Amino acid sequence: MNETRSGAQSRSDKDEPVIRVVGLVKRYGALTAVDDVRFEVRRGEVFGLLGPNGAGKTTTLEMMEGLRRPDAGAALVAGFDTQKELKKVKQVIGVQLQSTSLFDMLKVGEILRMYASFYRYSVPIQPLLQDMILEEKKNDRIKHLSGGQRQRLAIALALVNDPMVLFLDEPTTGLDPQARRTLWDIVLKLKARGKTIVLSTHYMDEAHVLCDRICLMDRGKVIALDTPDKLISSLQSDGALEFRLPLLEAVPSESPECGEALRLMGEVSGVKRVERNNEWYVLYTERMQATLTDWIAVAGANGLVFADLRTRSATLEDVFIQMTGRSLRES
Ligand SMILES: Nc1ncnc2c1ncn2[C@@H]1O[C@H](COP(=O)(O)OP(=O)(O)OP(=O)(O)O)[C@@H](O)[C@H]1O
Repeated sequence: MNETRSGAQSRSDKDEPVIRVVGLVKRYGALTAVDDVRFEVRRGEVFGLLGPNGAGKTTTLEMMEGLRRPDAGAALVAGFDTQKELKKVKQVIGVQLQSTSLFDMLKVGEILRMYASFYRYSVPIQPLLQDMILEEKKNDRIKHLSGGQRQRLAIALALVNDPMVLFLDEPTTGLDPQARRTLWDIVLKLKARGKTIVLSTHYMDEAHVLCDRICLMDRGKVIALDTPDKLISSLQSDGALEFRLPLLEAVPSESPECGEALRLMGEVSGVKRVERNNEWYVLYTERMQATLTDWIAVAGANGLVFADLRTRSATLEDVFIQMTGRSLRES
């Protein structure tokens, strides 16, 4: 891929944020899909919007791309207002939409050349095909591509004008694990070459691997914004001890029996918080060894028979659960 030439087009200084999102609001009837969202994206970072389905990620992205009109607020990309200066914004951004409908009968090379013809400046096609691992598919019709290849083609199309900022809306949804990892490598490669990337995802592992900073969204609002590590360390517990209690599996959390078990768990050494997630109990701790030994003793002394005991590090999913009481998946 060539050196970016979009820097010269920017109205912003080098240290200025590349994107400013200032109080964006979008309403659909009674629903406020995006509710006073504000953040800044720095030059060269991968910035993630992470949240469950319906959190407002796509609507926020589309307002940043100038594709959707906000009811209030503004988005500025490279200093250009996406509502008032859309032509200039289009010159500095590349957009991969959640579902790109491509012309099935065209060949990969043909569609890339067609997109390139829309711009005054475009990057050479051959290196772009190589970067997206599509070189061998150059003469294949789009209808014969796999899901991962289609996504990579959609990204290639978004890169054809060598944009300063690349927007990726849920780039790996529906892909198999191998195809997801290939796409992650591509995103990291683009970042290493200095692209600013804004992506949305509902996969916390993806956000953790790819993003320098994550804007956690829920029900249209920003609920946290920081680096993945700082978001996790805000939990004040770096580990989680999980197990099932088969004898209490059918017993609701509100019952006295279950309430007593939850109280005992809360008093286990080092435990900061206790969650019940269907049949799983989760003890969040910052002192795993002490918690593990004490829990085994407490369970033994109180006749709590546990199964499938396991330990793990805290994740962004835990951050989301702490802030909303729901998991990213079930929201
Ligand atoms: N054109 C529309 N008309 C009415 N409601 C809409 C429209 N577009 C989005 N919504 C609603 O706005 C909310 C936010 O949707 P949005 O697509 O931005 O969420 P998301 O976080 O991107 O989720 P997903 O991953 O499912 O796309 C949802 O409740 C959605 O149903």
